[in-house]
Amino acid sequence: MIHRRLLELAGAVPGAIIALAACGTVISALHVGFAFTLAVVISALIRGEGDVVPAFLLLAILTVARGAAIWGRELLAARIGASVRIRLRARLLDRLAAVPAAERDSGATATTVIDGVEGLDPYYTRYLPQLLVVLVMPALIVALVWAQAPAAGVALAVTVAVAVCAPRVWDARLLRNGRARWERFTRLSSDYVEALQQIPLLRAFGAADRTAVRFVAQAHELRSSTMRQLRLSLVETGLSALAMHLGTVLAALAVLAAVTTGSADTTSAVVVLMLAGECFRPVQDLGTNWHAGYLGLTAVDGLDHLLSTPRVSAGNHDRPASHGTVEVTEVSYRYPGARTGVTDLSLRIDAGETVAVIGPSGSGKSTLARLLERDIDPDQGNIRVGGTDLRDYVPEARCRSIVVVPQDPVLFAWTVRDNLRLYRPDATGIDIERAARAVLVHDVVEALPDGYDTVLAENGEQLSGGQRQRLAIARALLSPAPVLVLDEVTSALDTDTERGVVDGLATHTSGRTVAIIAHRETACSHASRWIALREGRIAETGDGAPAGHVVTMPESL
Ligand SMILES: Nc1ncnc2c1ncn2[C@@H]1O[C@H](COP(=O)(O)OP(=O)(O)OP(=O)(O)O)[C@@H](O)[C@H]1O
Repeated sequence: MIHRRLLELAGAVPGAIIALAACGTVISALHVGFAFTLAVVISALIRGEGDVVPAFLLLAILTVARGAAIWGRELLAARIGASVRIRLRARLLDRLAAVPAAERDSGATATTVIDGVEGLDPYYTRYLPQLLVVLVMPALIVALVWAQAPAAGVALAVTVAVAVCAPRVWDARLLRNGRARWERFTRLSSDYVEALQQIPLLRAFGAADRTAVRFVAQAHELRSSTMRQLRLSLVETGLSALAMHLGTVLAALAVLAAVTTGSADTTSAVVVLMLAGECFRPVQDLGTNWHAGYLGLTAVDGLDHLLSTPRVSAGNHDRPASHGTVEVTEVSYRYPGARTGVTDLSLRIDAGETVAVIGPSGSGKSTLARLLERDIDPDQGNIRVGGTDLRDYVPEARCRSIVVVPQDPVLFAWTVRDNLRLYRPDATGIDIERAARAVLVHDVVEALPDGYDTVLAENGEQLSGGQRQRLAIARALLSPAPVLVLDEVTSALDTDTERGVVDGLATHTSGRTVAIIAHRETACSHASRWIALREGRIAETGDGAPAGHVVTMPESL
């Protein structure tokens, strides 16, 4: 089956597929040459005439040549397969960067990027080249057989056509079922990754058994749909095999009849018997390669979905902002398929200002942070940092202009030092320690087995939520960006530690623009102005730090 979308996805591989098909044709031709020579040798031995030594020599040469051709094809297939996978994965990862963080499903994505792409390899490097071999070789062999015994040629031609075409009747159904199976497989992988990450939580709430039962049901469904596929596939393979055996038998009967009537000799009979088997070899290989490449076909939806994510447009402004003015002008954003987001937001934060952004849960504060980070782009309006539209920056310059610390920051399984250096790789030990001290995390790091050289577990799992938050703030402090956006970054701290961190921040961010998104009065104590959001709009603004009742009970605004 030729899948147009899959051909498009692979990009520039037609040349490679033709090269592999040429190798396959040479191998098949060597098989035919071998069979033909062997038939001549057998016939000579039966008749007891002629010198068979040169023919044996030829058989040896053909065997070596066939081995070399198979080796060459395998080498080429491995190279082409690797290059297709690398190219496709690069495209997928490029698009993955455009998927907003909240919409990334790590389990499903990993399955598509790893298993899906892996499954495509045999489709491109085995199935498609073999399809071309099937178009050429059986027809040539039928012609050779026809020359020896026309009736045998007809029998082979008809049965080859049946063996190739009959399974195509089931292709559409096989593909449809395959896609459903792939969806189940992706769902299971995704749920499995999620459950694996949350095992302690599931256990703590006694949900481990319930989850296991759900997995068993999902696995059972996957098994059933796989078995349905296999059954269908077996019928298809069985029919094809039946046609092939029938073809060989009919060709043999036809040539024997010809020998009996005197219209063919013994040599022709042996040649036809040997070639009949070779005629079906490419068709048989096609069937095997179809099953190997079939997984790729079923993964096409997942691949397509990721690849159809619009690419993040980037401008060519490669100089970071020289000042920290932030201008949000008539910005609206709606989450896909939802009616929520932010509406008609306009605000200006002057360079060096510290502004508190407050509002009840769901009022749009984090959405504003995500817009400032360019995790999402406004549907309308624009955001300028340092006088330049965020969309005009090249990514590196944008990251050196504005840094957003999210509510749940990511730490990498690197050393603490390398994590802190993320935005400023040339930060010295003194710079790092100063930033860590500013947000009261230096002592925490010193208490780790290797201090700043301690390698963190995945996402810093050996640290508390508050310690992770403070490391993320220290990392942002080290960045050269003139604008910092802190989205509830002290939410996991006790009030005293929060006060210390906020004071440290105020000292170490002087001259920089800071937007503090918070639910607590302490976090906003150094703000020179506040902006309250409600239902995605600016509801009220005020000078100085927001009073406690405004921060904690903004619904009453
Ligand atoms: N990925 C998403 N898809 C659809 N809707 C979303 C998504 N993220 C947020 N929303 C919705 O957008 C609105 C604004 O959410 P946002 O996270 O910005 O609020 P918030 O003020 O930061 O809330 P909180 O203080 O609880 O963090 C909410 O109604 C929320 O349900």
